[in-house]
Amino acid sequence: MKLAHVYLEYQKLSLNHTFTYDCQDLPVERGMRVKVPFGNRLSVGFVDHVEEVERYEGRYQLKAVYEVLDEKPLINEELFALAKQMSYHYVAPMISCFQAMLPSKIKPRSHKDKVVFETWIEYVMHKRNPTKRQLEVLDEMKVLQSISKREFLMLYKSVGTRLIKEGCFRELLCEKEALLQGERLDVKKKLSAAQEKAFAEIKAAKQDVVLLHGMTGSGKTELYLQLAQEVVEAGETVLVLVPEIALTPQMVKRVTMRFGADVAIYHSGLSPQQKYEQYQLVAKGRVHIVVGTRSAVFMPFAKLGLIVMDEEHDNSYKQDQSPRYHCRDVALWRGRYHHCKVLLGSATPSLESYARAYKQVYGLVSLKERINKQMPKIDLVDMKGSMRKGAHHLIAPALKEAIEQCVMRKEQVILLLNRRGHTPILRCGECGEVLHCPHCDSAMAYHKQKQVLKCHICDTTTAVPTACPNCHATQSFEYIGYGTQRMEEALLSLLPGIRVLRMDRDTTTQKDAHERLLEQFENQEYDILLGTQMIAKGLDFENVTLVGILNADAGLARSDYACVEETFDLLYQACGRSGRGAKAGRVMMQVFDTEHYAVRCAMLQDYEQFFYHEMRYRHLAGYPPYRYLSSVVLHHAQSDVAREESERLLAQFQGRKDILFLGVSELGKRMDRFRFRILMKSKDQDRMIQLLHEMYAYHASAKMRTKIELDSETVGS
Ligand SMILES: Nc1ncnc2c1ncn2[C@@H]1O[C@H](COP(=O)(O)OP(=O)(O)OP(=O)(O)O)[C@@H](O)[C@H]1O
Ligand SMILES: [Zn+2]
Repeated sequence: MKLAHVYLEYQKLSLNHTFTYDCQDLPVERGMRVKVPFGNRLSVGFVDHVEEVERYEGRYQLKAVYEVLDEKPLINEELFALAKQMSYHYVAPMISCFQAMLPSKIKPRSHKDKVVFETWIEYVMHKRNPTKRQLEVLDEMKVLQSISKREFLMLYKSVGTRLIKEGCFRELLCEKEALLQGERLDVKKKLSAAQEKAFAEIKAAKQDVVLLHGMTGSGKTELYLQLAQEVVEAGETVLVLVPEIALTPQMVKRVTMRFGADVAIYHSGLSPQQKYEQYQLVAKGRVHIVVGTRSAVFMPFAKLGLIVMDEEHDNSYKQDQSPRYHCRDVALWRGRYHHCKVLLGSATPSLESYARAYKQVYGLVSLKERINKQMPKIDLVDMKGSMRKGAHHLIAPALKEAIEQCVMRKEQVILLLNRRGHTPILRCGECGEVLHCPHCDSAMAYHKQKQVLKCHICDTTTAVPTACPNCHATQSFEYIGYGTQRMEEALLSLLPGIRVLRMDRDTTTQKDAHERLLEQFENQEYDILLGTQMIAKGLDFENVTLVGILNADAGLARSDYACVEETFDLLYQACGRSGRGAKAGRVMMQVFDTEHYAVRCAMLQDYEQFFYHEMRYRHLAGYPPYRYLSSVVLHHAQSDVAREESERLLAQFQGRKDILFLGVSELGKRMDRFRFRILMKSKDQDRMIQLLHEMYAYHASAKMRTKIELDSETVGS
C-alpha cells in the first residue's frame, strides 16, 4: 500500500513531525499539498515523503488523504534541505519554514485564496484565403503556439477576434500569468577606473562570498548590473535583494531598463495574485533576474549564477516572527548550494560581515570614491546651544537658511525625521498622565489628519479623549515631541510656499505609493522630501543638494547594544543622499550629543574608525559578533504567570556549561500579553541552539501556560 507522511499546517513545535495517511491510487508526491482529516476537521498538510509498504503498522487507525491540492511538487530537494536546516537553526517547525518559502496563494494552510485562471489562445490551423494581415497573425501564432487572450487581443485586436471566430485558434483555461513588460532602454555605462578595478577583483576573488564596501554614490549598482549581465548571458539566474519595499522602485527601474522583460519582481507591496504570478515566472524559468525583498530569497531557482544583497547591513533582512531567519544567512546557504558568488554590498557593512571580510573569510573589495568625485560638506548643528538661545527648537536657523537657499537655486532637500505620526506623546498638563495604549506599554501617538490616537506597536486606534482619564481635567493635554506630520505643518508655516512631500508608513499604505511618491519627487514636483528612515538609504536623486537630519541622535537613547551601530548607519547613509550629481552637496545634522563617536564618525564619513571603536566595545561587553546572543520570550495575559514561568525555566537551565544567562527581564505589555525574556550569550552557537531546543521541549513537557518565542540570533538587545 502507499502511505504519505505529511506535516500538518499547525505552527507548533510540538506537532513538528509527520502524520501518516493512506494515499493509495492518488497522484501524490513529496512536496505537494494535500487535504487530510485531522481530529474532526479537514486540514491542509504538506507531503514530506511517500512510501510503499506491505502493510501499515502504526499505532493509530489509518485515515486516507481526502484531496491532493497540487499537480506538481511546490518545493524541490534544495528547498527541502533548506527548510530542514532552518527548522533546526531557528528552532521553528518545518511547516512554518515551508510557509515562509511559498507565496500566500499556495502556502500549505487552510485559506480561501484561489489561484486565478484566465483564457489562453492556442494555434489550431491556418484558414483558406487569408488577408495579408491575417496571414501575418497566423504565421506569428504558429511559431508562438499559445498566448494569454489578454495579450493576444492587445497585439492583434480585431483581426485576432475574427480569426478566433473562424476556428483558427482554440481557447483554453490556464493559470493567469504575469505579462512580461519592459523595454531595454539603457546600455552599460563605461565603468570608471575604480569600478573597473573592483569588477575585476570581485570576479577574481578566491572566496565565494565577497563584501563590496563602497562609499555612497560610488556606483555599486552599476557593478551589480554588469556582473549580472555576464551571468545572464551565460544562461544562469541572478537574484538581487533589497532590504525594503521603499527601495524596490529605483532598483526595479534600473534593472528593467537594462534587462527589459527578463525580470521578476517580488515584494510585500504586491497583491497575493501578483506575487503568485511573479513566483511562477521563476518556477517556469521564464526570467533570468529577480529583484525582491527578504522573501524573494526563497524563489525556486533552477540555477543561480549570482546573488547580490544590496544594503546588506539593513535590519529589515531579519524576519521578526517564526521562523526568525536572517535573509543573509539564507542567501549564503543558497549560494553554497548553487556554487555561485554572493556579493554583499553596503557603504556601512554590518560589523559581522566586515569582521569576516577583515579575517578574509569573505573577499573584500572597496570603492573609496564617489562617481562624481565629490563628497558633501557635513556640519553638525548643536541643538543644546540653539535651545539656550531660544531659537525655534525644531529646525535650527542655520538649517532653515540652508533650505531657503537650496530651494531658491531650484535644488531639492531631503529631511530625515525618524518618527512618524503627528505628536509622539500626549500628556495631561494637570496631573502628568501620559495617554497609553490600552493593550501595550507604549504611549499613543497623535495622528492629526484622522484625529486619532494610534499605538505604533499594535495599531490600535482610538479617538482623542475630551478629558484626562486620570484627573478628568478637560482640554488639559500637552502635545510633546514631533513626528513627521507635525514637522510637515511646521515646515509649511516656517517656510511659506515651500512644497513638502511626506513619505512614511502612513503615506505609503496604498499600492504602488512608494513608486508614485518617489517619481513625483524625482520630477521636481516638490522641494522637500520629508520622511522616516525609509528615505535615508539607497535613493539616488541628482538634484538633491541638501540633507537635513533632525533629531539625529535620538536613536542613541535606546538601551540595546545595537542602537549605536543602527544610528551610525542611518546618519552615514542619510549623508550619502546629498550631492550625488554634478552639483555640490551639503548635510546638516541636528544633534544634542555632538561628541558621541557614532555622530562624529558619521560626520567624518569614517566607517573604519567606527568599526574599530564599536568592535572594541562589543568585545569588552561580550556582544555579537564576538558572542552569539539568543533569547526566549514567554508571554501570558497575566503578568505573574509569565514572570513565574520565566523564572522556573531559567532555574531549570541556568549553569549550563559555556552559556551565560543574563537573567529574566521584563519587556512590558504588548497586545495584552505580559512578556518576560531570558537572554543568553555563548561563543558556541551549536550548543546554544541545542539548548533552545531543550528549553522548548521542557516548556511543553512542564505544561507551561505561557506562549514561547525563541530567537537563536537576537539582534539589538
Ligand atoms: N560608470 C559610471 N558612469 C557614469 N555614471 C555612473 C557610473 N556608475 C554609476 N553612475 C551613476 O552614479 C550615481 C551613483 O551610483 P549608484 O547609485 O550606483 O551608487 P551606490 O554605490 O549604489 O550608492 P548608495 O550606496 O548610496 O546606494 C548614479 O546616478 C549612477 O547612475
Ligand atoms: Zn498597542
